[in-house]
Amino acid sequence: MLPQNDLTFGLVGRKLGHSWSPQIHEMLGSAPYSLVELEPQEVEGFLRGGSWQGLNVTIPYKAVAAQVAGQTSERVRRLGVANTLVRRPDGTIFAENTDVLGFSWMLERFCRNSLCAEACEALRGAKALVLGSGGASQAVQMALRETSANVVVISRSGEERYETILERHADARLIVNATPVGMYPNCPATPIEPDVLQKMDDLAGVLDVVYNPERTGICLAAERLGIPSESGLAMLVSQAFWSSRLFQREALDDSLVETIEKDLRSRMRNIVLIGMPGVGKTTSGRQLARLLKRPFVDLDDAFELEIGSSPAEFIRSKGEASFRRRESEIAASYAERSGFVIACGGGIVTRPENYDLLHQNGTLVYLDRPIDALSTSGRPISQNRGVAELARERGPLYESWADLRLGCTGSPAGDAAAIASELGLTH
Ligand SMILES: Nc1ncnc2c1ncn2[C@@H]1O[C@H](COP(=O)(O)OP(=O)(O)O)[C@@H](O)[C@H]1O
Ligand SMILES: O=C(O)C1=C[C@@H](OP(=O)(O)O)[C@@H](O)[C@H](O)C1
Ligand SMILES: [Mg+2]
Repeated sequence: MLPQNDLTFGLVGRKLGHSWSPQIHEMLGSAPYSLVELEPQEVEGFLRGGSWQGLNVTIPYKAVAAQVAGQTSERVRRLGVANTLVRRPDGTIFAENTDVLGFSWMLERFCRNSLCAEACEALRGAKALVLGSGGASQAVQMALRETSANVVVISRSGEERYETILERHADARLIVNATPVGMYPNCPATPIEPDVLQKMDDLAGVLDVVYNPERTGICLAAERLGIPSESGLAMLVSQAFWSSRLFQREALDDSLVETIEKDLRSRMRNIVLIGMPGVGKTTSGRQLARLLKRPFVDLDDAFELEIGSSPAEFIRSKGEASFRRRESEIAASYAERSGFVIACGGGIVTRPENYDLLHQNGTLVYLDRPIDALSTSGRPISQNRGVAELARERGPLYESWADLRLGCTGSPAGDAAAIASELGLTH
């Protein structure tokens, strides 16, 4: 049964399980905001009928949305697709494409913060590669052309292909991923290999329209090369802001975009505890999760659940190398999720690839205390190699991976409170 009669605001699409739009629109004041999943044959009737006031429309229905509208913006006329429909007081439907406005907003802020110039100035005549040629790409292309950038669209086939990027476009200044590659749960993954980015000497920025995970694969690769990057959360919030303004027919405060973005980032980001074995990651992590009312996972417990033996038993019977491989698989499957407190095993830092897994969606917190206070019981690696040697080897890794280092306070409850306070998280 469709919520035809009592729908005020909502999002229409085919599969919407992943959507963050209800939370965002509710913060913007467009409530109640419902998710409406429709089959293709139901869409036109729903959009034309019903008593809705304002709708967002997502794939695969953005073209139908443009067609049902009696009046459209210039952007929608040019693109042929709309993501926002507003019912006017006289009953007619107006269509807008706020994806373009959302991307422009993100681009403008990125250029100001990372390229030290307005987008028009930073990108005029500069080569901007847009990866992908679907709906999101159309919106990105339009926004980029408004800055007078020289836009090149890269697809899987045709003249401009991924294989020929370096031959033809090693001089690119900006790359925007407008494909779904790297989107949760297939992450981290990147549409362009890091060594291709490395060979682009003029590359000054990388943007992604994908917003989950918080740092997509292409952004992680750019970050490693020291190239400024940003995934698509700001675009998501900004397009919702422009839609909500139309829904409510009034100016909303511009600062709402960054307030909501910040709130979502802090709620969705994982808090990941790293540090020496026995320092208290498991115990303090559990307390922290309770304090913040977040889900908790201890990767060693997850290992035991999945593999059927504890890390200690597994290391004793199969060896450390084999344990590390399975540990990375377990880390990958939890670290891509959002909003968790995650306690790692002490040796997580011994594999460099684990960094991207944990960092893509997480703030890494290094718990530290004097090594003579560390428990070694049930920890075969600490017992065999000695805590001092482990600390020499791993200390610099914990340091370099950490976003925050915290000296233990003397109790797990104290550590949990200190982490929450350092990260500015209220409870
Ligand atoms: N802040 C702390 N101060 C003192 N002891 C602690 C603290 N945090 C944890 N412990 C104790 O240290 C031991 C190891 O803690 P655990 O959480 O298993 O460490 P890890 O997961 O880092 O290996 C446990 O007995 C725990 O109760
Ligand atoms: O330091 C290590 O190499 C290990 C630490 C353990 O976790 P804790 O740090 O929670 O003890 C566990 O993953 C395994 O025994 C290996
Ligand atoms: Mg532990």
